Amino acid sequence: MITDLWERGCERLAAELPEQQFNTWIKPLPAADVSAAADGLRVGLRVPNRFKLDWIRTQYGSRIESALSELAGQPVRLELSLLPRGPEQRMAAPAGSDTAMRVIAPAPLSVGAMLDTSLVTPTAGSMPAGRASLRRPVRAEEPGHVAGAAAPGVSAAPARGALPAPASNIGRLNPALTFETLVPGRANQMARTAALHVVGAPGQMYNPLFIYGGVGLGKTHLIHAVGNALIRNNPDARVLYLHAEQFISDVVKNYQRKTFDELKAKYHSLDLLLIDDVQFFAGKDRTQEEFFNAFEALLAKRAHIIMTSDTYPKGLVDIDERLTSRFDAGLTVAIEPPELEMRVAILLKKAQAEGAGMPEDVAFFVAKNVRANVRELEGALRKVLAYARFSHKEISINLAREALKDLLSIQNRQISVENIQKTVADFYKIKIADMYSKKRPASIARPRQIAMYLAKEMTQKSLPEIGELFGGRDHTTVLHAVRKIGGERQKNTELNQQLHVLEQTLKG
Ligand SMILES: Nc1ncnc2c1ncn2[C@@H]1O[C@H](COP(=O)(O)OP(=O)(O)OP(=O)(O)O)[C@@H](O)[C@H]1O
Repeated sequence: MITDLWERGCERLAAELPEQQFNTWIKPLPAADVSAAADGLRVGLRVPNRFKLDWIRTQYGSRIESALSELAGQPVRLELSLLPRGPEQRMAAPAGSDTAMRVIAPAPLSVGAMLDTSLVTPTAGSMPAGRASLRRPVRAEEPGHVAGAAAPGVSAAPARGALPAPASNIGRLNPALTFETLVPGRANQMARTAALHVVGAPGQMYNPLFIYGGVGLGKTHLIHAVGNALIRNNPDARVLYLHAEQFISDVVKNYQRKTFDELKAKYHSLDLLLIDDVQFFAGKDRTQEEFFNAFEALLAKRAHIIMTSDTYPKGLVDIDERLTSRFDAGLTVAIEPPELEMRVAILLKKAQAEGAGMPEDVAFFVAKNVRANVRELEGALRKVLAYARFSHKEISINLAREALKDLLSIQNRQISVENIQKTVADFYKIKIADMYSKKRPASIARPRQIAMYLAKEMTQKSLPEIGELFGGRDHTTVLHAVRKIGGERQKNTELNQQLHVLEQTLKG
């Protein structure tokens, strides 16, 4: 059957690729055209923009071909082409499209209320280099940044003349967070490349740029890097960085003060809006409305918007679909947890920045043991450097082991699939044997799915390995369980709490 070849291929790729990669690159693609050719099958895939096309070709092309060839039992040739863009696609975000490029026609805007994030004059160098001043929760004195004229490629703002004088020195880009200090690697390659594109041609391609990924992976760093680079290229560019919580508190404040017009004028003058952690808009209807207005106004004048979030647009909960579909209308890219080599490179670079020489074997030792994210890696590095300083010892593996012993002892408490099965069976009062059995009543099937989900989340086992440990089940059964429980967890508070208890119990 070649008619469902693409569908089956997607199932296969969903099981093989990391979920984020699949969701970003493969899932949003429209169904492929499959046709017979002289030397096998030809699979035509239409991709919404050039960037995606190049990326899919280089990163996934041969993988897609081999998965499809295997499923079809004959050679498959992948042909990628750009999705033709009809007039309505150019004017509005196609609902449900993950990645379509978009130019928004100036809309009849009712920017009744805007945010109170005063633009302030850049004072690069006067900012403490540390990250602490940018951490959440963001306080009222910590929003965004910078004033001036248009960035290259960005049209002049109508309200520019009406710009109020910088209100006060209330927050700015962190000059330490630049492309130079951001270690490149596979995990951030895509997001970094897209961000560099924005610096090169702001207001043009990939607008909005939506960057998502887990905590401490460098999303904030990257958007500051864009802001800093843009200002370096054009010191007059008006760039605003702010955390979503700051936007929320600004909306509230301006609602009370009724200072909407002033805010609107300020807002319209931006060339680049960098907004962090938009998942914080969840459930805040008024904020969402204001953000929608701001968003439309900025895109209409071709200012660039870059957002970050802990999940991809369609994964955002309690955020109006009219916003999430717009978030998705430019380019959506993920930042993944860094792999070992990148973690080592980050450690070496950060140690060097601290003026400390870290031997490579020590960097490998630390990187192997601290895997969660870059923030934790930085924490581990700080501990090792402080320990060496206070004990007046050379940095060595033994010293690192000693400095990180608390952290290592937690990690050594390995979580096994067997342990998960036992803990979940106890919790839901079923027999451990039911974890491997073929029984299907919901009272058994659901705890089994929960155990599969936890096995995927808390161990390094692959889907097929987990399937094997659950009575020889197929990896697609495990994948289904992982997606189902993961999705429900977002919406079902009771389930989320149960999972939390189970996770805490398993971590000890
Ligand atoms: N590739 C990298 N190279 C150098 N430093 C990095 C890299 N990635 C992250 N960092 C550093 O790790 C720390 C955490 O990064 P950042 O705050 O940007 O993460 P985040 O993804 O925004 O996290 P959160 O979602 O919690 O806000 C920062 O100090 C940042 O400079």
